[in-house]
Amino acid sequence: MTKIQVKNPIVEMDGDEQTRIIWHLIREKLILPFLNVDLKYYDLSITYRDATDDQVTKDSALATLRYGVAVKCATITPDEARVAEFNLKKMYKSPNGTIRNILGGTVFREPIVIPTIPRLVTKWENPIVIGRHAFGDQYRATDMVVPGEGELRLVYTPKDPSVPAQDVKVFEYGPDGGVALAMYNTTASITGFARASFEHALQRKMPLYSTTKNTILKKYDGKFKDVFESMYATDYKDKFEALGIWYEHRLIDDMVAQMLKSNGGFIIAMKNYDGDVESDIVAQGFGSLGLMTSVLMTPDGKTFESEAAHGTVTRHFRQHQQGKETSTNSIASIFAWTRGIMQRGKLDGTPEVVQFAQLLESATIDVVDKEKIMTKDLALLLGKTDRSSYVTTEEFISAVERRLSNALQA
Ligand SMILES: NC(=O)C1=CN([C@@H]2O[C@H](COP(=O)(O)OP(=O)(O)OC[C@H]3O[C@@H](n4cnc5c(N)ncnc54)[C@H](OP(=O)(O)O)[C@@H]3O)[C@@H](O)[C@H]2O)C=CC1
Ligand SMILES: O=C(O)CCC(=O)C(=O)O
Ligand SMILES: [Mn+2]
Repeated sequence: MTKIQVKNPIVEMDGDEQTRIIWHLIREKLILPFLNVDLKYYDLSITYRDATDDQVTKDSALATLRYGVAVKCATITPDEARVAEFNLKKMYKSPNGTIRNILGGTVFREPIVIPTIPRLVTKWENPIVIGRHAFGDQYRATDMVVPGEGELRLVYTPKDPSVPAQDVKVFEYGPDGGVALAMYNTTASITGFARASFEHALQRKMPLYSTTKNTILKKYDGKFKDVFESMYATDYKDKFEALGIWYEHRLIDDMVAQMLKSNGGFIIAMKNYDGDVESDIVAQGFGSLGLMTSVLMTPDGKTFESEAAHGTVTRHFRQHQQGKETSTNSIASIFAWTRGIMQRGKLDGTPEVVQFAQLLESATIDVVDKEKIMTKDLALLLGKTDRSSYVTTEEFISAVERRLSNALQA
């Protein structure tokens, strides 16, 4: 079989644990036998990040800005236990936070709906897309432990001397101290987030909600609400009405309750942390964390990074380390590759590359939907627990490989 030529490079960010095993299987069995592609490889495993003092993470983000398309495997974000486990030089920040802060943009997360797999939330007939702001807030915050009595202040020192300085008292600590946090966002990033969300809603022809807690964080969250509202009024109201879709702001707690009792079929633009939490809830509600795509897009359309929404699936990796078989769902990781390949094909004007990615996606879905070959998480949704109802991590990818090869030869 002649391989399909991919015109320009794709940045590949490798990762950790169970997802690293899956990632390599996908690359070797489902991608490289069929595509001639120049992969600019960055090893974001925790050990290599440590060896390079995390420089490899920044380099991979800069390469993404240069080449426009990246595919990322899930990575460990270290805590105290990981520092001890890998004997790390320091407790590095989240590589996702570092990369997203360099790229900017919005992360859109959408469940992969497989017709014969029942949803946990049975009313969800149509996809719910989470548009997650990918810059700042908790992911770039500065936090501290306050050891004892004293005062906490928030200070802004303007560069322009004609702008008034701000110095506000936050809290007076008692003798037992406590904790504190300062986080930030920028007008440019919030505006880009709003623009990307409205454009995505137009493209998908889906109504858009934005969520904040502006009744509590009147200035911080109020800024998000105001930016969305004024942009809607000036640039999007007419276009939305022409398509019969709408935009509304909702308080986050109201929105999550509404979401649960809805039939789906809308986009919710959420702040960074809200989108992190809610995208896992939506993924699980639609069936499995292994069934959620995640793509980061910048408002100018020039930068694109795709990944799975879930983490490195440590609990399954521990089983693998003990020599036991695993049954980890690789669908979201396969879609991380396909969505990146599709974007590359679109940017390069190579429809055969886009078509390959589409074929790989349908081969993956059909293995579950038509052949009833699936991993344990999906078998459980069908109420099946016996060992014969699911396959191993490796067997699932082999089944996709067989179906893809057949489809390409047809
Ligand atoms: N984008 C990224 O790079 C992310 C990285 N992380 C990192 O990943 C590591 C592990 O985090 P953790 O909190 O365990 O979260 P994970 O998302 O990795 O896993 C949590 C649980 O969800 C289920 N699950 C997740 N993905 C799959 C899948 N593909 N197939 C089947 N089941 C799945 C498993 O449940 P069960 O055990 O019940 O089968 C699993 O134990 C941490 O070090 C964290 O820092 C976390 C989130 C995102
Ligand atoms: O980067 C991390 O540590 C967590 C990322 C995460 O949970 C996500 O991308 O959903
Ligand atoms: Mn998450």
